[in-house]
Amino acid sequence: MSTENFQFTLKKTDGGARLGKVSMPRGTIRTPAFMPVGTVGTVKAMYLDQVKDTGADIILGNTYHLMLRPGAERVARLGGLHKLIRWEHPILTDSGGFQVMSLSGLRKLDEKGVTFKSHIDGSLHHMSPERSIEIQGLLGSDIQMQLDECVALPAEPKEIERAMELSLRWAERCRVAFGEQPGKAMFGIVQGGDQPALRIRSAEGLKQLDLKGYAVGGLAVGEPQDVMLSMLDTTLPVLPTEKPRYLMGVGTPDDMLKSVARGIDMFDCVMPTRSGRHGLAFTRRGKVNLRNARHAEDMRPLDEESSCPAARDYSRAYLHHLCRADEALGGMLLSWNNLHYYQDLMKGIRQAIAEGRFADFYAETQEAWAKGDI
Ligand SMILES: Cc1ccc(CCc2c3nc[nH]c3cc3c(=O)[nH]c(N)nc23)cc1
Repeated sequence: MSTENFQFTLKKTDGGARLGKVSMPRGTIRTPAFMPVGTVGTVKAMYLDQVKDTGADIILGNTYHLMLRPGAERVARLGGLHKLIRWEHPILTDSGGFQVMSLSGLRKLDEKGVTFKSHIDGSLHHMSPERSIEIQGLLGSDIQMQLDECVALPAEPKEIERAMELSLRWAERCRVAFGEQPGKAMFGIVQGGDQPALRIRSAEGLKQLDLKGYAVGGLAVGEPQDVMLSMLDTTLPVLPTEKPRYLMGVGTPDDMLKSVARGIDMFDCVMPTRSGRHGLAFTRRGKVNLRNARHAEDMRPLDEESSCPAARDYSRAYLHHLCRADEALGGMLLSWNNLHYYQDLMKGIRQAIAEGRFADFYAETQEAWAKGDI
């Protein structure tokens, strides 16, 4: 059943863990949710029907890449991203600033926005907070992120403060540019690095804008896990409980379990797809590096109990061979396995919260990983 609005429903809590759903016109997102990263209009090495079948309710689109190629106005002329890529469910797009800082050459950042050269053809581009929201609108994005400045850690507190305050001012400009778009949402992004006081100021500042959701940014940028978790302990109590929280760029299965326990509802990470293309499989019993020679004659599947054909029907020996031969099918099968495992983990988390046994699920899952893959 679709709704004409954007509505988050908190269904149950179990300690700090939250079970919920985000209802939007294009569909419902069951939370805690993992959102596969679809960088340039595709989740790499996957068909989107397959991505849906793994259990994904929403995918991510990348403003930075799509504005450079095929171009935001062109995507709009072609009917929008959903129609172009044939994904009629929700899409969340990042604002592009993070990708500019990590991918493009010659970049300048000032009050007006970011100026950068395309990593594709060297052409010059300027993106203001207003233009970022305009681009996300042209793409047809359902959940749009504010333009922000994410500083890599470690960083000087003064630098973190400058970027956090700039991001707050940009959040307000994005909120004005976004206006009122029923059925769509704009999320603010909490910054503040590894500085608790700055995190609190950022979250408090965003709350004044009455946003439909809040992302925790500025993390998963090289800091140790305990620093990331400690920033969640500082930030999450400040954010409204009736709005979804999205931890950007996170993470490993262990990161997600520990972040769900603190009250995160939505995740994204390139880990399952990128590591799948490099021969790494995520399973219920931990990670398996299929490039390792020990798999060369092992005719067992990755997980005989999985409902994912890539995990259940293909031998490790064959996967090993494909990875060693750098065959496309190797990356395709491991991306499929990994995304399916990530969605199975989120499904297990949601069921455990629903039954009030998240702590047991957390312990059992970590124990299975620790036992390792026999
Ligand atoms: C398609 C797509 C790819 C990637 C992302 C998230 C990218 C990402 C981060 N990834 C790791 N840490 C991150 C921090 C931030 C951040 O502070 N701000 C923004 N806007 N994005 C981040 C969103 C969409």
